[in-house]
Amino acid sequence: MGEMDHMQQCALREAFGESSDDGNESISSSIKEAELYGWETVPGIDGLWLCRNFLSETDENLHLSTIHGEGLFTNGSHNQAMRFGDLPGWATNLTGLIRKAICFCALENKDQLAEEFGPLSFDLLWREPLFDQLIVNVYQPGEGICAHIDLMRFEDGIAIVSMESECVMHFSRADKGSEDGFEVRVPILLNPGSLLVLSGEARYLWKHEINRQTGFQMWNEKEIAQKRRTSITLRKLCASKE
Ligand SMILES: O=C(O)CCC(=O)C(=O)O
Ligand SMILES: [Fe+2]
Repeated sequence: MGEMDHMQQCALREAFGESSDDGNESISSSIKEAELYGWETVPGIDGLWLCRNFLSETDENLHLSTIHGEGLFTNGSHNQAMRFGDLPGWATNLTGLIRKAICFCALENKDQLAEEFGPLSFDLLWREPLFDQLIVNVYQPGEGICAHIDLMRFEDGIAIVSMESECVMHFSRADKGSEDGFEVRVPILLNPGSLLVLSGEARYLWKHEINRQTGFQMWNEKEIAQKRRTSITLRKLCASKE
């Protein structure tokens, strides 16, 4: 079975459970569902994929009440919580939803070239576990995160789920300085309920940054009204060498 056929089988299994007798009907209804996710790529940044309709408002609210009600932020910090290894049940469910959304994207793009068909390669998408580290960040208005590349102790394939306030995340190349006085900065609007997936160049060659100081959160020439923003970042630690 080719990689694409395998992806398709996996997507169907994610969507309909183990047995799905009427293959053709399932495929066409899966493709319809796939379109609902609204996946986008970003021209010029390989490996960056954005799914605008990842969490419904109801699901977003459920996640927020779990996160803020779970006592995640008890170890002295009220704005960042980290978990390694076995993730809480809600995060394992979220991982399942991410896999499903990526499978649907692959299904929708099934007629395209292998490297274009989805946010994660087959190997990354089907590693086990997909993620074993979780960070929940809570940003008050004005707070953001400096330009960075995620640490090399994490594998390729990183997911960021955005909730509450929308914000602009900027991507800039890490390997090209601004000697010529010209730094490429690509703005991406992260709407609440969206899922951003980074792999390859987007993960290793581009820095990402959220600057929520006055004047930096511009979209369509208007400044975004800021509220609290909560994000969930999911990653996989590299296997230790010992
Ligand atoms: O909060 C976000 O959207 C990004 C978080 C991030 O980049 C990180 O934790 O490395
Ligand atoms: Fe990051």
